[in-house]
Amino acid sequence: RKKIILDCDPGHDDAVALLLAHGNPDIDLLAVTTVVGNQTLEKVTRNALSVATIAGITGVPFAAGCDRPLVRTIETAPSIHGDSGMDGPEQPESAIELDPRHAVDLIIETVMAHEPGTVTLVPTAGLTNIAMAARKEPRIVERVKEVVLMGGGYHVGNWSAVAEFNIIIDPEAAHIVFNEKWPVVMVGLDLTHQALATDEVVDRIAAIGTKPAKFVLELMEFFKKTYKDAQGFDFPPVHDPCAVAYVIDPTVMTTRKVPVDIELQGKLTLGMTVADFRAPAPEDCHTSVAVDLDHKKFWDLVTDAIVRIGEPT
Ligand SMILES: Nc1ccc([C@@H]2N[C@H](CO)[C@@H](O)[C@H]2O)cc1
Ligand SMILES: [Ca+2]
Repeated sequence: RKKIILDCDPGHDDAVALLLAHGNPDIDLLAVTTVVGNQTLEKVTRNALSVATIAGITGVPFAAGCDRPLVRTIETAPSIHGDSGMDGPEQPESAIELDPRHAVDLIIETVMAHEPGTVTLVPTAGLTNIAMAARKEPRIVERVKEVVLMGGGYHVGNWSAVAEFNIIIDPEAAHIVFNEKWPVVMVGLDLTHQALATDEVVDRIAAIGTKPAKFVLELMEFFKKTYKDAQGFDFPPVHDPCAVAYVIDPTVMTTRKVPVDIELQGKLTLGMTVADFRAPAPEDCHTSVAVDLDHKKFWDLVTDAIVRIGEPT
């Protein structure tokens, strides 16, 4: 099984990523950590515990992390995720206790407790926790198997003309993560904008008929409306589970090795993930970007995971 740590900011699509990680039998979910992003740390952490309650996730430590970016001020995304960060479904009160450790410490301790090269970090939010972990314990960089993150875009932006939300809300953190020598697979908007929750997908999820399935439907209903109003999409792109899907089955998408660096100075380009396709990637290139999604295979994984979760409550 593939061991992962999911660092997230639920978030409608983070919630689906968490369900996929929990429901898929090939994933060993070692820990879930939260970070400020779509909403404040308090809100996204409450949302993560709500998803855990609905999905029946037990025996997995959940820890809260950084409540603001390394340098800049907080920027949340209520226009997409609402005031709670996960508007739409009724939210259950969660009985699950937060792990007392800071997310950065939980990440470090988890990576150091497992064999080198066996733990994959799956950030689906701003990279503040990941950057802090690499600075506090540099040994995790060579020990982590790879970082498979939802973020960036080599030709697409959504929070500016050229920058994606998870990167631009903490570009200094992203610069750290992309420049450490661990393998980074960037599952960016070029890929995730192919992961549309179409009517056919929604019908498949509705047919499952369980409470977790209903929860996902209510998430998608809200997400569809805000994506239509805010970005003019007919169907919402469900970004974050794409990163988890890659860890489960890398053939679910194509990837390309290419040098990527983060713009920190540009007036118009701050937070841009600049991919240099001009020449063949150098041998020691440690970054790659996701290009084409196998839409059917992806949604098969997501619906299968929801079916496997069954009716926990
Ligand atoms: N407009 C918009 C802003 C932020 C997000 C969140 N950031 C990433 C996509 O940019 C995902 O992780 C998602 O949770 C999605 C849409
Ligand atoms: Ca997210």
